[in-house]
Amino acid sequence: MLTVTNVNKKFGNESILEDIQLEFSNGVYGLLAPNGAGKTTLIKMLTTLLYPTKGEILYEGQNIFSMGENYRDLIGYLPQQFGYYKNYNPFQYLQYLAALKGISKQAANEKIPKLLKLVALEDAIKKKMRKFSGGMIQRVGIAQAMLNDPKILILDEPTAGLDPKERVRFRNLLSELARDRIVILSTHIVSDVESIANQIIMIKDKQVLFKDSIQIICQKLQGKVFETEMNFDRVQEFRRHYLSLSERQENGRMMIRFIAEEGSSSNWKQVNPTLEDVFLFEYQDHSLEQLK
Ligand SMILES: Nc1ncnc2c1ncn2[C@@H]1O[C@H](COP(=O)(O)OP(=O)(O)OP(=O)(O)O)[C@@H](O)[C@H]1O
Repeated sequence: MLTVTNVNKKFGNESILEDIQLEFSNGVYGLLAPNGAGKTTLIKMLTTLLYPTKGEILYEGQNIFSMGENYRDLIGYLPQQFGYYKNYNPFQYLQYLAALKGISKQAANEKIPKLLKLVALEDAIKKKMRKFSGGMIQRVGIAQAMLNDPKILILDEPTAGLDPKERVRFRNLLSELARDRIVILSTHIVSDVESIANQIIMIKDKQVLFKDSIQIICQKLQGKVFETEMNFDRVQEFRRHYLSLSERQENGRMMIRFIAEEGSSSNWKQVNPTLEDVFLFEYQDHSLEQLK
């Protein structure tokens, strides 16, 4: 179990995160917030790259900063951007990283083919990485984060640059890995975490807004999400009164999904809220605060 207690982080006088309380056990956690909300800052503290200004982070009851190397042996980390050598093939690259991590050559040579198989790159073992797609590179990134068989796998915006098919493959891989470890995945893309995260953590105004299952988070908007259609000339006026979540044209009319406190018109259809709805609602402009 990894626990974050009363953690604050300031850069100079600027406060970035305040009073963060979190608990992680095995499973996938989606850290979901817009860019700049502090996801990377939190992740860097969880990986001991940054110290909290206040508070503590414990793994199985021990402070992760005093555990030092012992803690780093337990974590696998895929940063937002990771450096790789284009002229290396993935086998050579992982051998090199394994050496840096102090893994013996023999252990590495046994482990690497298994890892490359796990991330479905067994056919590309001998290919130079310069020929890899973005998705293949990300999978090498996961393989490197898994070299030490980590108990905590932390991935910062790992799906950037992946095509839809690669995203699906990636999600399936993470669910598999999360069976016996903590997987923390940071993203600002709702669909990346929607289908795999056991829990979603949302950060807003420097604090943890939600840490719950998608089902529970969506209950927040239960009874408040509607769909309706109207002529185009009415849309602008409508948007002044209601928060529009999505709009699409259909047969010359505008179909709108929106939020209202209660249904007030017979041609409004109430629909089940999704995580995307909650995300849009929570991170909207503050002009519609009165709806909360
Ligand atoms: N070393 C630093 N010194 C000063 N300010 C920083 C530093 N690192 C991050 N910040 C600021 O902290 C805030 C949160 O940044 P952070 O990178 O954690 O956000 P994020 O949610 O991960 O977004 P992104 O996905 O764009 O990185 C930003 O306002 C950023 O400018």
